[in-house]
Amino acid sequence: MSLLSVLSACLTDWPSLILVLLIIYISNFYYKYFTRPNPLPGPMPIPILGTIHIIGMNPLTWYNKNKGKAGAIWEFYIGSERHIVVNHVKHAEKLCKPNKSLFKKLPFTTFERTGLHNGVIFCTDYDAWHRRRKLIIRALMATKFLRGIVLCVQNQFKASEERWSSKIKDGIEFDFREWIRFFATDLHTLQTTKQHSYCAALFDTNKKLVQTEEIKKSLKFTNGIHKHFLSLGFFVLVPQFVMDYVPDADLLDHLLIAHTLKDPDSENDDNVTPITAKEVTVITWDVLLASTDTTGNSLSFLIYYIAKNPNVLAKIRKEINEVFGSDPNVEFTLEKLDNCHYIEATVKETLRITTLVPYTMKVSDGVLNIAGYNWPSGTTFWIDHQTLCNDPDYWEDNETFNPDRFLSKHHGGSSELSEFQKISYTPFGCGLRSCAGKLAAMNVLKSLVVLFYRKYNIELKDEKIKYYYNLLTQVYDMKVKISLRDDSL
Ligand code: HEM
Repeated sequence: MSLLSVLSACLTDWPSLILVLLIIYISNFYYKYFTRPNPLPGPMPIPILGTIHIIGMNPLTWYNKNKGKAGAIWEFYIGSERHIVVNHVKHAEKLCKPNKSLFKKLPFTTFERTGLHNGVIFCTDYDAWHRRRKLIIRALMATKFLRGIVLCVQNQFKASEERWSSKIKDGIEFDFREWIRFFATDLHTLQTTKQHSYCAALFDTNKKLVQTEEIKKSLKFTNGIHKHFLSLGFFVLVPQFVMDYVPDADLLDHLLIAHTLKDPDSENDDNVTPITAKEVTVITWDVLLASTDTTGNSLSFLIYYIAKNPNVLAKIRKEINEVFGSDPNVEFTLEKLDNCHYIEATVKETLRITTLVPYTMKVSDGVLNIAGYNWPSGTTFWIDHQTLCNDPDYWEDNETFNPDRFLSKHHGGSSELSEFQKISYTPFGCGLRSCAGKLAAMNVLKSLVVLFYRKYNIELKDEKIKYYYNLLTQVYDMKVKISLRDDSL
């Protein structure tokens, strides 16, 4: 009897259909409870699909509905692949420590077919990753790079202000999330490759700017980055201008001269392989990919929480006045920005209350004891950063937006973070693969808070912020009205 005839018999014959459903149910039960050690709470998997039909792309949705049942550790299945979700600091602590045996973050090697493993984010070879990561950390954490990025934010912002100037008197309404998406692409493209992408100019002028081939490619590029998070097929959109570009900028300079005689930091180790052109391209792409949407979505949440908390806005403006004085156009430096402790605390609180990357994954190499179970080598763990950063047992009034919790008593805040808070505060990930651009991101966000609030009011047009999840927490349709401040600093 063929499969087709069984299926058609099932559709016409109810007892057969019920029998088939019963067999599927029993086999699922067997599959889940008798073929795997340590069964954990979680939706019931079915063969081939696993639990993807129940949790979809976002484990957080299932978890939020089943908090009571799921507890501190639960599981779901992608096909027959078992995934363990850890959302309590007691269990996550071990996973969050820098540990070579937790270097791998994906249970599959799909990216090797795309060439993306030649960069940092999707690299699956420890030695290659270690060498590249050292290089980009050296570039992204360098004071020269950070100083440059603070100035670059101001120059880009000034260009937008000039384009707004004729209409700002009556206030300008626009979709803030779209604006910052384009602004962030301009900023990070310029800072990484010294190449202008003109995306914010297009947005500010309602696409009335003459669109050269270069600008069209830029637009395609920024949309490509965004689409990457919507589908993993983004790599077809890698623009020629990034691939073809002859680099002469900070990050690229750094990568290109690394391990050559021109490298001032070279360890003169003959055994270190020089970086290849392919690696330079993929690392550049990695940095653009990792920086644009993350910064853009964070700023959107930041603007939202500040608008919802006028007391926070008042303290931000007080700090701006104290640190920068009353001139709303004065240029500032990285060193001045370092004195903005309250603004820094506001950025940190925003990233705590809504973590931009709610989950990161780690695949174990070797047996690992977590939550009292010995997990075999190759187990995939998901660290639930959103829950860790909002656990009411560790974060008092966890749902209240309160930057003071990140401000030491010395700077007028409430207290120092506890050891558990320090471990569970992981918006930039944790362990070996944590964010390489954390300092750059913090400085971009702090600079933009200063630039906006020293001179402008930002009014939200909608009561609530709209967002969805796909690897990143993505804000959409965020209408705001920007107008000049009527009170002087
Ligand atoms: C608020 C903004 C940002 C957030 C919330 C953020 C968050 C994260 C997180 C959670 C990870 C770890 C991913 C994982 O373990 O799978 C990560 C990795 C990374 N981030 Fe960021 N990021 C931000 C901005 C940036 C910026 C501005 C840059 C570069 C200029 C950057 C560069 C990177 C790179 C290169 C990695 C890969 C590190 C590795 O695999 O070794 N990020 N980021």
